[in-house]
Amino acid sequence: MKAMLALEDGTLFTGRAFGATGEQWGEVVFNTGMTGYQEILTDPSYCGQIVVMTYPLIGNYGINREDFEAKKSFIRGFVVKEACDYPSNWRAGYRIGDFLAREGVLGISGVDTRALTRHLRSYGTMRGVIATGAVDQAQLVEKAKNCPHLSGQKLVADVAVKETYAIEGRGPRVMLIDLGSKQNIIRKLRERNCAVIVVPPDITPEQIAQIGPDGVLISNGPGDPVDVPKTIATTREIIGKYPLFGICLGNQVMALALGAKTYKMKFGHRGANHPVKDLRTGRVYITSHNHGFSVDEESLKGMDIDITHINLNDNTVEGIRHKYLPLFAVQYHPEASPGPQESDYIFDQFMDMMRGEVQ
Ligand SMILES: NC(=O)CC[C@H](N)C(=O)O
Repeated sequence: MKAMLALEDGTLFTGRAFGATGEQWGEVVFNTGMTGYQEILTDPSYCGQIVVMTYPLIGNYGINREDFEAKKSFIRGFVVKEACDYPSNWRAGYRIGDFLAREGVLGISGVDTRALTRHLRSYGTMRGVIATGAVDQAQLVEKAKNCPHLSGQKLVADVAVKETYAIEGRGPRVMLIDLGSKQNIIRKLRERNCAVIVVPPDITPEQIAQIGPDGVLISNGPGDPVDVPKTIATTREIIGKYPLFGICLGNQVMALALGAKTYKMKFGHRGANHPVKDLRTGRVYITSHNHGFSVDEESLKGMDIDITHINLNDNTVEGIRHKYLPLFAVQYHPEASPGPQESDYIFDQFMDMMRGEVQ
């Protein structure tokens, strides 16, 4: 079946449907990972977005039963050059097209993803609509022009837990403020024997005090960070009271709680091959990214905050740390392993911080 992607600036791409059928709108973004499509499809931070993969063959190792980042996919659409129908891997449970159909995600293959990515890179992230079957092109462009922007949508509420739940462990008790957390964050804490108390985004400082965790981790999540004012207000209240660690959206929330600013990037960072430099050690790590917003470096000036990490592609802020309070955060994903486990040390730093060994 034919499928079409229309961008808000009137650009059209045609291809074939390979997942669910129908119509869906979202913000069109590109990801440069050569692998990791299963994690991308199930990362709740992509809620509200249509993802274009730059790597030309997607689905070749299938979908397995172990690597899900969430119980379901929140992605709005998936755009590839070639979708592989015959996966080959000992862990492959099912085909990518079947997975998309089951999850109700529209997939479109046969698209010139290089041209599409170059377009988004030149003109920036845009809204778009995917439709399968016979479509009216002019109408589709109209819909892309009129669909909501990512900012202003309450996407975190769609993906975060509504009720608190706890996972036992004999180590430190970590409260995870869930804005749409990837499962791997929980796995990394459990590997370190942490007890994890997963709480909704609207948790209050009083409720946190009742639970009395050893540390608080603010998770990744979808949308514009300014769209979670309650979590920002709660974070502001607990700064200095508990060791605090933020990942991605959690990093942005932390920066906003401290009084800094965030801004929308032209086309963001999405991929598993971003070089990030730890300014304290001078070491460079290849890291996994998924963000369209960034902490404004200028707005950190004069604050008791050190920039600990930068992205070597564009020098944007990738990590912050308070000069004397137990608080740090990273913009990239230390829980993901785009190869070796080298960003694991970030979780070890959080463990040290909870033990009172602030470096
Ligand atoms: N992975 C994330 O947490 C993404 C954070 C935020 N939604 C952004 O796009 O910048």
